[in-house]
Amino acid sequence: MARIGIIGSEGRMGHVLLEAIAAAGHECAGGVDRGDDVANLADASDVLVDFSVPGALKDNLHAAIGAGIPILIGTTGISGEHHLAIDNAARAIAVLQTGNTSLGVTLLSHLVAEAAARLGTDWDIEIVEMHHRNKVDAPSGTAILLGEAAAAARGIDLASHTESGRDGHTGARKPGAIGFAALRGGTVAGEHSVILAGDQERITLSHSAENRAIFANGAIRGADWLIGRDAGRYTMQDVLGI
Ligand SMILES: NC(=O)C1=CN([C@@H]2O[C@H](COP(=O)(O)OP(=O)(O)OC[C@H]3O[C@@H](n4cnc5c(N)ncnc54)[C@H](OP(=O)(O)O)[C@@H]3O)[C@@H](O)[C@H]2O)C=CC1
Ligand SMILES: O=C(O)C1=N[C@H](C(=O)O)C[C@H](O)C1
Repeated sequence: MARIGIIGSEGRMGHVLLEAIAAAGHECAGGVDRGDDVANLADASDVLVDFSVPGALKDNLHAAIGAGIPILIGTTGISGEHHLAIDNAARAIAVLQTGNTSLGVTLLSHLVAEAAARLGTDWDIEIVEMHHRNKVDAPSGTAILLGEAAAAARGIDLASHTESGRDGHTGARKPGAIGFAALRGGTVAGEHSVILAGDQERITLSHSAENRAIFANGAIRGADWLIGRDAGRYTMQDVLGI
């Protein structure tokens, strides 16, 4: 049984995570939200799970390092600076950062890499996602994760090949670009499609999240796996062995 501390405990994910922790036979060590002391929570926990906001990331890493415990970061909308902070923290503790903790998306990212590697660069890659009306970041962390998988498989840098937010007279699509489109509305838990568009044919690889429990269950599996790990930066692929 692990003592899991929840960062962002009053949020949509925090509530689902709390239920899933009990169902999995673990213990919730407590929760923090805006203005709470994460260092105290870290001292009472075996592992921290963060579904909150990017602005809290550095304090969360600092608290995990201070307590000498691992942390799973599920918060999305994070920047290059945040990734550097994660890399630095991973020298001291085990850190797992992912835009999507679900088993399905972890497998999907493999399928996307496989397709992108096998098909020539004349196959255009477009990533479409839809989420609930309250989501604040775009493209989603999952869309970026899938874009990274495709870019890595093609041996290119994602940032310099991204096309997003097309509007107006955009000109033709750049060869080799990876495109992103984000839709928002209703209560959608998470829909992602990676479209590989060739001449006169298309492949679409998709994942549908029917509820947030899939993220919570994956996060608990990841958090449990992190306990006792050596310092380093890990992914859900490491956890699931796929
Ligand atoms: N990786 C994955 O698989 C998934 C990732 N996510 C990501 O998780 C994050 C949270 O999503 P969701 O639960 O829907 O969002 P919510 O807005 O519902 O919850 C965020 C919570 O974080 C709290 N919070 C704000 N500031 C801080 C702070 N400084 N320290 C600690 N907590 C704080 C908020 O409190 P307050 O309201 O008081 O500001 C709120 O309770 C998002 O980035 C989302 O994209 C979501 C699902 C799956
Ligand atoms: O904010 C959400 O809800 C979700 N966020 C993650 C993302 O940005 O990809 C994961 C999931 O799609 C739900």
